[in-house]
Amino acid sequence: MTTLLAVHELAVARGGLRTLEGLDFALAPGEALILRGPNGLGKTTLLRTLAGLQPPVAGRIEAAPDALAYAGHADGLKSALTVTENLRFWAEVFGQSDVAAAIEAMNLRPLAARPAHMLSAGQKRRLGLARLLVTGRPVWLLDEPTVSLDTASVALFAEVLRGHLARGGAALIATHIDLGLPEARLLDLAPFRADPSRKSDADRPAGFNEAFA
Ligand SMILES: Nc1ncnc2c1ncn2[C@@H]1O[C@H](COP(=O)(O)OP(=O)(O)OP(=O)(O)O)[C@@H](O)[C@H]1O
Repeated sequence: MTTLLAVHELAVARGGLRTLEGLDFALAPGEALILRGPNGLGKTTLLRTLAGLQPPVAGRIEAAPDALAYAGHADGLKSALTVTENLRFWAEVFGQSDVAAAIEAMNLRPLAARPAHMLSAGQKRRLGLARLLVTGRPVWLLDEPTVSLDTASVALFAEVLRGHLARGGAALIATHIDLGLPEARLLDLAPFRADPSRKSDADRPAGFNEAFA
């Protein structure tokens, strides 16, 4: 398989209004694509649509059903469970068993026995990102993955990403900072801003997508 994810003439909406339209891109094994664009353009909306949290308003998404792993703004941690227990829980959900590699990769060993509610914001984010490694899924959809991370943790995550790409994975990343991945392609979303004068979505119920959040 030469393509892990492809979108064709994709249009996405938030709150019943189109944000982006006419999107065409593909991700092959080993590729990272960085989404660029000003606040509010629709990067989160695009990632949520690709993750299956809301339907597209037009176009097609091609990916194997079990190919995608989404890391959004919320870390989605179980606060009473420890770091290790959180990872075991997620590994089980995704049919995996090994969490040791994820703990090592995101430097969580010293925190392994600590409940998630006792972690700092950056530590929680490291755990949230470690979760990607226990999904076993090839395409990572990442929404501002480095928020709350210090410089060393950003570098650590860039290493994790490089390893994922080297193993034939791919990543689509919305980020405003330089991740230190010179091999990544950039996709400027500004040319795909939806035309606000379009009326074709008026018949879609506003907020429909939120039912799937
Ligand atoms: N829950 C919501 N209901 C209605 N509209 C929303 C909702 N959340 C966001 N929007 C609007 O949808 C548009 C796209 O938002 P989105 O979060 O996808 O942008 P973004 O490109 O990810 O922005 P940022 O860089 O600030 O994270 C924005 O104009 C935003 O105001």
